[in-house]
Amino acid sequence: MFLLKEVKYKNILNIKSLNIKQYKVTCIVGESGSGKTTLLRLLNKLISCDSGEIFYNNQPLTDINPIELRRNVVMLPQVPPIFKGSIKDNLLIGLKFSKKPLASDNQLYDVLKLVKLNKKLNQDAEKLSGGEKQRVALARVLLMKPEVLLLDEPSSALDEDTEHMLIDALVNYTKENGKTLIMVTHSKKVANEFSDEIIEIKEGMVIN
Ligand SMILES: Nc1ncnc2c1ncn2[C@@H]1O[C@H](COP(=O)(O)OP(=O)(O)OP(=O)(O)O)[C@@H](O)[C@H]1O
Repeated sequence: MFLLKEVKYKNILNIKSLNIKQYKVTCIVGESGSGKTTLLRLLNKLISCDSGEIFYNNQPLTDINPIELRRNVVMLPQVPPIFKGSIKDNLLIGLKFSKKPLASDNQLYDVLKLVKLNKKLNQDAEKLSGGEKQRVALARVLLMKPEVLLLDEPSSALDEDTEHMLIDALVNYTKENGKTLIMVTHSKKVANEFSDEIIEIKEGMVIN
């Protein structure tokens, strides 16, 4: 689905060749500062490589309009934004921005269930804990129903049990709905248990 050839970005990433497969769960692991987030940002065209080529479904990213790409490839940043207002406002904002049909309250509760968040839609989103905000933001991304989910440490603020439940649910969602999940994780345990493929990055290079 994504193919990278001789990709260089500043002195941060230097990837000779990388193939990220469709319908699979791929975990990106590596030390802090090794370039994991930078790789996700390249895939979403938030930044462009200085040399080399990246293909999405055999099409060079340089030929794809970034707005169009981000309808299909959605990234959840490490510290996702939470906006003033209720959980419902925060869930719907992505759909509103991208002019997609809004979801019903029942659908919103379903997605909250998926991300293991037992809260009412009218609750103030800004009063949630860090881990709860992270899951509201994840639910917002899931509602967009993208083909590819790029998640940057989606469970970094969660305890181990909640993390396990959440990743398990995400992986099931990915498989059942024919999605592709590409996820940065600090947890070797999560990577080993849930991924089909593991990309290990060290000092900007893929080492496995
Ligand atoms: N726009 C930028 N300009 C210059 N340096 C940058 C830029 N973005 C990131 N870096 C640097 O590139 C390196 C890789 O950053 P990146 O955020 O990709 O690492 P990471 O592996 O995701 O780290 P972490 O696990 O701590 O989130 C770091 O040394 C960072 O300081």
